[in-house]
Amino acid sequence: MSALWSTDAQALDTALAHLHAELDRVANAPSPAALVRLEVSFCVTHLPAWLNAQTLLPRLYWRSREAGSIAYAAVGAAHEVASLDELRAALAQSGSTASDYFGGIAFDAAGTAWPGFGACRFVLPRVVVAVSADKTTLALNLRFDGTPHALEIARARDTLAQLVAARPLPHWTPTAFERFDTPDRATWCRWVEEATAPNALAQLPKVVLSRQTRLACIAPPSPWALLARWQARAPHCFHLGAQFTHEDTLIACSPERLYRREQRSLTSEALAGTWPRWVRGHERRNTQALLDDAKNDGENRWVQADITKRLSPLTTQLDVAPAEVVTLPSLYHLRRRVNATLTTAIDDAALLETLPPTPAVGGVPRDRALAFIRTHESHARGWYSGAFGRISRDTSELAVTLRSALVNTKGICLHAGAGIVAGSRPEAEWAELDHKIADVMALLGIA
Ligand SMILES: C=C(O[C@H]1C=CC=C(C(=O)O)[C@@H]1O)C(=O)O
Repeated sequence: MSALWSTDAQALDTALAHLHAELDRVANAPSPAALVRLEVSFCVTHLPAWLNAQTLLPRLYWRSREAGSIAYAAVGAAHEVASLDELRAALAQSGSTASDYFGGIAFDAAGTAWPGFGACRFVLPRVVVAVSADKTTLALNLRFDGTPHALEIARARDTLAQLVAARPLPHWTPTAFERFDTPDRATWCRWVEEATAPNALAQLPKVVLSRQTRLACIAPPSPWALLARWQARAPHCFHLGAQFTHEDTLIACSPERLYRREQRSLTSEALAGTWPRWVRGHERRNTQALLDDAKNDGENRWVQADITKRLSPLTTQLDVAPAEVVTLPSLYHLRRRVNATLTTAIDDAALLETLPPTPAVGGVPRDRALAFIRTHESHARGWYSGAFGRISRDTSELAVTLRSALVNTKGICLHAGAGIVAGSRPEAEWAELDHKIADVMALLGIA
């Protein structure tokens, strides 16, 4: 192993020595705060490689899409919640201690859950490594909520004992995959015809239908190695990963923000409307064509109108910016940004109860769209098209969980959806699903 990686081992030894000394101090304190966060300076050569080397569960990864954002990798749990009410209570208890919960929610709480993920799961990690442009830290969280102090400290020491230094990611080897689409093309085309019949559109003007593409193989790649390669191709996307069991790991490089909250200031967006990026070098012509396209503009406006309607009662001010085009490696999207100021009573749990699923992934009206999706789609969407991110008392940010891969020992499941509105053509929408998985398929060596 190179000298670079041996620095990681030294940094871990130093960090552990500091943290054990800090734990001695906490153990001897007369009455520690309900939540204690110990932080030391750290060094990692490569964050996904550090996560890949760990054996503790859960393993979580999060990086916002803004340039200069902090990348977080986390292992173990000091606390977990399985509902938005529990999340609200946990954040209220955290007081002034900076505590970041990482996790997500499913697309449809009433739908079939992915094993281990559930409908809602947020974790206050036991250990969080945070990498920013100017520093790397390792933080240890302790939560003394009804737990005997000595037990919580012993659990923290146990986690520290299981941390290992980063090692290079496994060598990337080409793998042969067998592909299975659910629904198949013929069924998809029937669904789109059904959804675009005039009397169907009168009841349900937009529904986002999705497909699961299962790529079966003998030896799937490490999800963290795949995420590392994927994020290099999608630098302007949210990068996320979650592993709760030894079986399944979700990774995603999503272009879509559900919301970002800084105190009372909120930014959200309508991201909908898609154009393939076939021919490079004609960017201006292509982006203008997308801006001028009535069908795509309509798809986007349904989302913007729904976000505006749902946020209005929660906000004191709300603005919508003009449509713009987001350019990704394989496609373009239409986006309208929404800026708002929240009323004081609104917290993250309230936002998560209200905003998702937006019509970028569900439809309009929401209830009819969910009913259509439940009766047609046989695959479990699980956390695909749900939301994932970081939540704290002062600042929070969640992405819509799109462009995702669920990796397990039998292969990889990719999910992609397309908004079906008046003017949608079955074959074109099927092709759009392929464009939405094109980046990860290319990484996997599948044309
Ligand atoms: C549902 C997905 O994309 C959404 C986000 C952007 C554009 C979309 C569209 O044009 O249909 C979708 O609303 C997906 O990628 O699986």
